[in-house]
Amino acid sequence: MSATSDQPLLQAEQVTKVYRSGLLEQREPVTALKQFSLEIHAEQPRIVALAGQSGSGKSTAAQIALGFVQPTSGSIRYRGTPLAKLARGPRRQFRQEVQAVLQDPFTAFNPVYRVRHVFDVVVRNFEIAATPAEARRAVAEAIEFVGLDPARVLDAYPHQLSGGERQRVMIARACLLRPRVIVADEPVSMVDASIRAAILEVIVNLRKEAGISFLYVTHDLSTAYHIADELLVLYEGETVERGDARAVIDAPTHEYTRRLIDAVPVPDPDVRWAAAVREDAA
Ligand SMILES: Nc1ncnc2c1ncn2[C@@H]1O[C@H](COP(=O)(O)OP(=O)(O)OP(=O)(O)O)[C@@H](O)[C@H]1O
Repeated sequence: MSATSDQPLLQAEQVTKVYRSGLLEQREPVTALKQFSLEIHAEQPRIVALAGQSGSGKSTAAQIALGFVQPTSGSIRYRGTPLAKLARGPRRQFRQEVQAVLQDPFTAFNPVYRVRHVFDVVVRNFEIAATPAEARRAVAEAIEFVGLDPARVLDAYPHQLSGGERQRVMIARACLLRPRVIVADEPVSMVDASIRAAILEVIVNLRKEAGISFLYVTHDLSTAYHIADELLVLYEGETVERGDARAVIDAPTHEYTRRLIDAVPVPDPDVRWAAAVREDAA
């Protein structure tokens, strides 16, 4: 099928992933993801949360959407073409339009280089700007957008930034590529509550102002409630629930979703969590 503009930007169709052990291992195959489907359309930017407990298959779905892991069956299509069949040009476009922001940003940095290096690599490898001055301006704008000071951040070494600042740098790096989708795998699980709110706000603003969609992987339903448009709940690799994020959390139909909601801590155990969050958000 040829790629046309009315095709979804990114589409997972009945994706199943079975991890088999290597020749020397004697483990049973693990079905990490079962018949997983999802569509993200360029003209309708959305934050899609993928929630579930540890081992439910969230990261596998994210890695498959990024083309890092091959599905056992089913397919991932980018603008209508299966990833495996993308020619060189469209593959490059996919690499630019679909970006990753992962859980532990420290591993994405080379500790020997200043943070500037992360951006230099992007500017060198992709056509970000026509002139070096324009590129510098684009880098500064991206860093300012995530609420950081470009002068300080660019000259710092990765260890001189906090975890939350490193995470925001990685979001700025992704933004510099003008992506249409960012796959964010537990982007706030390693930062404290106040920084978490700031990063989630950046995500919401990027959806609103830059039209970037997010596949937001989380084990934390309260953040999904606050920022997601759509919520998919995974249980043992299966999508047990999907729909409008707030509607799903307010009225879960699956027992597992109810258990996930009950697992979210609330200051007063007599107050139902979803009601508490609603009051919070009002
Ligand atoms: N490379 C791999 N080889 C073998 N099994 C794997 C591999 N990656 C994941 N798995 C298994 O697949 C299942 C789903 O894992 P996955 O990492 O996708 O879940 P998750 O929901 O993201 O979990 P977490 O929140 O702990 O990251 C687990 O049982 C896991 O052990």
